[in-house]
Amino acid sequence: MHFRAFNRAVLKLLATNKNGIALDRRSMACSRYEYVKSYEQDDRILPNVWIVIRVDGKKFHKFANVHKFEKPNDENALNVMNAAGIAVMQEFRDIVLGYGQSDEYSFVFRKDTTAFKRRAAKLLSYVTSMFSSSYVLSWPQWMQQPLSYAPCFDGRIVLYPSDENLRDYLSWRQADVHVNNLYNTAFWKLVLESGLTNQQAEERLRGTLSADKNELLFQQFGINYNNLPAMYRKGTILLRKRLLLQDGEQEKGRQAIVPIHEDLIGAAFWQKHTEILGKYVPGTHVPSHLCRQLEAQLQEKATIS
Ligand SMILES: Nc1nc2c(ncn2[C@@H]2O[C@H](COP(=O)(O)OP(=O)(O)OP(=O)(O)O)[C@@H](O)[C@H]2O)c(=O)[nH]1
Ligand SMILES: [Mg+2]
Ligand SMILES: [Mg+2]
Repeated sequence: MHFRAFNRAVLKLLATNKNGIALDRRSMACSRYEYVKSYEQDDRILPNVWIVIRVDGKKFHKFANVHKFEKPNDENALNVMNAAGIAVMQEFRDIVLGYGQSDEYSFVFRKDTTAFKRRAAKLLSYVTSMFSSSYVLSWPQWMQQPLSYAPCFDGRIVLYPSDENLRDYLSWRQADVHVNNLYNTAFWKLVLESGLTNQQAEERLRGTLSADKNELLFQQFGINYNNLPAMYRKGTILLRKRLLLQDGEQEKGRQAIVPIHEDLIGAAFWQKHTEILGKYVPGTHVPSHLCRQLEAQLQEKATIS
């Protein structure tokens, strides 16, 4: 027998199951190799917990330098982050709140979400990759300088069983932006305006309390810290709101993802935005004058020319 024909015959023999029924090669591969699927782990997240996904830029210290971000805050770069955060919330409808500051964004999924059967790897990888690709897509809308290299973000999932835990998590992130921003504002004023070296500025600020740094900013630079832009001091909270827009004589309702820069540590925020924790109060909406302001803010720079 010719060698090739012999080979075919052997393969046919091997591809015949116990009952002598010929199997095609694909199903043979399935039966033989399928067991490897059982090595995959069931990573479904337990029910009835808040799912928080946080993404954070990889080595953004370097990324910010290479792309000449303004110090300590680059408004446009923060808006690229916000645009990416909004894109993630547009894609994943079960996210009830986003919170961004510096090079990080947190996303809170509804407690009862069934998105992707609550599979952790699916949720985490979709959110992280959607955030990264949206960051790159949004970049030219806000930044003059082209991207020098592809930024990437890590992602983690943290589960919080109670509303109090969730609020504490978000308070922790907002307290972090406050501490960092106050320090960085004072540090860069000392370096860029008083001509101190980085080391001298560090020494000047070592051991100082918040009140000392506020005082330094006021006395030496005439800055009232509380008057700095709220986005720098509080970060950005993304919420889903029903906007009431004036259309001629009529008011029209429309769902939108709205960036706000409020304090979320105090109880007032949670009383005002009751829908986040699932206690929706009818009539919670953004008044139309504020809508137009928010829309204008969003669209001002976001339109592609
Ligand atoms: N100049 C400037 N830098 C920023 C701004 N936002 C973020 N950064 C930089 O991004 C860094 C973010 O901090 P981290 O996430 O802790 O550090 P990282 O360098 O990204 O390192 P890894 O996250 O561990 O990979 C800050 O320390 C800043 O250097 C900004 O608006 N302006
Ligand atoms: Mg980082
Ligand atoms: Mg960070």
